[in-house]
Amino acid sequence: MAFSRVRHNDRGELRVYDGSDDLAINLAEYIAELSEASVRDHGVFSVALSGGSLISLMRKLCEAPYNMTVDWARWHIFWADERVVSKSHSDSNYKLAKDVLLSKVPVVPSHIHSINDTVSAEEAANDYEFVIRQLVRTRTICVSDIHDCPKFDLILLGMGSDGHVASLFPGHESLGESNEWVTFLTDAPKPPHERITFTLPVINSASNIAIVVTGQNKARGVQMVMMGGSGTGYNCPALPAQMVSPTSGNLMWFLDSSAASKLDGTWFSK
Ligand SMILES: O=C1O[C@H](COP(=O)(O)O)[C@@H](O)[C@H](O)[C@H]1O
Repeated sequence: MAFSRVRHNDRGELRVYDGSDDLAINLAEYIAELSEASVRDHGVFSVALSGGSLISLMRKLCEAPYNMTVDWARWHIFWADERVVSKSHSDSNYKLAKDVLLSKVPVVPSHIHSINDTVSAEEAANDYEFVIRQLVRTRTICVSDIHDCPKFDLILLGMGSDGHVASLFPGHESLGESNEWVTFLTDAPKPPHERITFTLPVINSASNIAIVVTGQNKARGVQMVMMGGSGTGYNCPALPAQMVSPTSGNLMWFLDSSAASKLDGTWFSK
């Protein structure tokens, strides 16, 4: 059996795996299937990565069969969030993805759309939005049917123990940003404090969103998201992860059993 427990509800489809290897195998299969379907449909797979634990959980993509069967040349790679540090810094989400994944598969270097690491957070966010706008104009990235937002084929998110996704933190004013596609922070509660991030309208316009969460320290956050508890924000009652709600796409949660440990058996049988 691919996963030990599954449930569909208004928060999407939730898959719980016994161990990190099981999760990684199934995450690779899910991504490979979406890549194939997107390339068949419009010739490109536009995928936005996050940082953190997600990246090592994508490790199976570098192995057989995916290293050979995935159409890597059609991938266009973006970041849902990035820390404003040099690309060689150990805090860089780009560096993490490059070291663990992108250096091991035949992606086209010009299809790796990393942020400008030589400018301020504000300029980096503006530059990144400009790059994305050009790629929407040429339809390398699809466009939402509902408004003018980019419609990435897949946005991959992790979730912090505080419920943050990308660099959207509980109670932060960036959660309310509805005009920009990419915004910046200089006061992120988790260091490094300077970051850029996709805004919620962009995340929620994606065709597919996967939130990948592992570890006991995330169990309380997962419970709050799934069972509807409110966040710690002073002007925003919901945890950022609860605000991920695709307008017309699909939302999938990949959890390990530790992260799901506060969701009891009855919750899955509802
Ligand atoms: O700071 C960040 O944290 C989140 C969660 O990271 P994790 O290691 O707890 O999984 C990550 O998704 C985000 O991209 C990153 O910038």
